Amino acid sequence: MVTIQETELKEGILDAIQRAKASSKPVLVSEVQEINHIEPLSFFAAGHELFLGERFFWKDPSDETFIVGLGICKQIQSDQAADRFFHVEEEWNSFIQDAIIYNRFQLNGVGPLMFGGFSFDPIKEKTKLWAKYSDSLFHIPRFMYSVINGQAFLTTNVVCTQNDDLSLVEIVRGERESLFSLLTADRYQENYELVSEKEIKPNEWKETVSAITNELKKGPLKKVVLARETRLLFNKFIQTEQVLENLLKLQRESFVFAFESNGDCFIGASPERLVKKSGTSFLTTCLAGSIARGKTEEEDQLLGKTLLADPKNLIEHQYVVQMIKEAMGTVCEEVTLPKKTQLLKMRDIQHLYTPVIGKAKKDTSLLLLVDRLHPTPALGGLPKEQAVEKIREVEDLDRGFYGAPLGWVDYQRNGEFAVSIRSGLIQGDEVSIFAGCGVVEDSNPDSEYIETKIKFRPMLTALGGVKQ
Ligand SMILES: C=C(O[C@H]1C=CC=C(C(=O)O)[C@@H]1O)C(=O)O
Ligand SMILES: [Mg+2]
Repeated sequence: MVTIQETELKEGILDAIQRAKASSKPVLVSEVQEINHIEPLSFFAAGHELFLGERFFWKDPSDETFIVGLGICKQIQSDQAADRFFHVEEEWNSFIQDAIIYNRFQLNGVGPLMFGGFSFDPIKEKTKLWAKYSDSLFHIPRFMYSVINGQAFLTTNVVCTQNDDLSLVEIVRGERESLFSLLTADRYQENYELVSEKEIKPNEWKETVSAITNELKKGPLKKVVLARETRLLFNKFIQTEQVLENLLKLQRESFVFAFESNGDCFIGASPERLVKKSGTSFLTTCLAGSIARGKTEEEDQLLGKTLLADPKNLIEHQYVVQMIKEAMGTVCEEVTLPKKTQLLKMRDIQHLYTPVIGKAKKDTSLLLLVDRLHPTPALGGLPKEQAVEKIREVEDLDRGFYGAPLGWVDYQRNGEFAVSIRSGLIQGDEVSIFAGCGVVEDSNPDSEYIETKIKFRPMLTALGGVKQ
């Protein structure tokens, strides 16, 4: 049973309507309550009937933070390329500046929060694949369920305008009651099957990899990440809940996310943190260089050792470390990273891994660091600008939100962004999945092709396309 006590909502809405009348501007009321624990996926699924197409789901690798949003009380979106991170931040700051917030809990990830992300490259020509996602797109949910270190909270957000009246209170309460009454409903069944799987121009892709390796030998480019797409067709519409359940079960060490927009759903399980901000602490990750998992413990360890000593993968990784260290240096007083490269093992793949922490300077922000970092050479290349231009020119793919920052910022300006790899775009009974790899001078097109095949596996398995 979920019990929600009588709340401050009414008082807040009354106040906000008055303020909206005085300023002729909408005013946000946000109220946080501690509630009994609900399974995050059940909350997401309960929103199927009332909020389909307006939901998001987020889990971090340590299971410290689950955030599920239902409904949209405000959207921040733009297709403008110039200063896009700055503009989103400005709009967010101005929106929450006048908000009326009832929150007794000093925790990140509760209270008003925007969830969303950015496209990989807003200058690249958009195809109809990503027509449902603006280049910058964030949702402030109506209802948000957060589990922070095991403690559960419900945030209710209401935007009041000068034309609203107190009937809004009953509308919101009614919605909340309906939502909670759906929590126990049967949610879904596994009843769809993969009908066809089409890799998009694999041979042309290998040729591009080969052409790029030749170009890298001449300089000044050192690394370019090239990605490709596989398009899947199913016999029925995909149930996002089912895919999420599989990702949560199979990719425990990853960020697991889903972000619905206008009927499509961008979903995935990424092992890669772009950046987390908590107070003055910044945490980011260098993740690049890959090898398969072994079938036995022995083989797995051997593969790990091979990866840690492989010159091609170490260079691929080192470019990322070099760039991230530099970017962190511009916004942090101190930057700390381990001397030795580590291994990060996921279910289907293992990577070279270097975590980087820093103490934020004053006058900096999460989105400022996102701007400095994106794309790191794990998704773009080195040097950054030239690599992105090269990708724009040679890659036969609209990456959309793939490989880009996806995450959240709360009203205290804390938050976290993942790099949205190992992901796919669900469109009814069709899904596009994406995978890329870091091409350096010594890359071999066939090996890179196999690496992308491995990187498709997490999504393919979660979609039921690979038998476990
Ligand atoms: C671009 C992807 O992975 C990046 C992250 C880790 C390892 C990578 C690599 O070894 O090539 C890639 O840079 C992807 O999964 O689509
Ligand atoms: Mg690689």
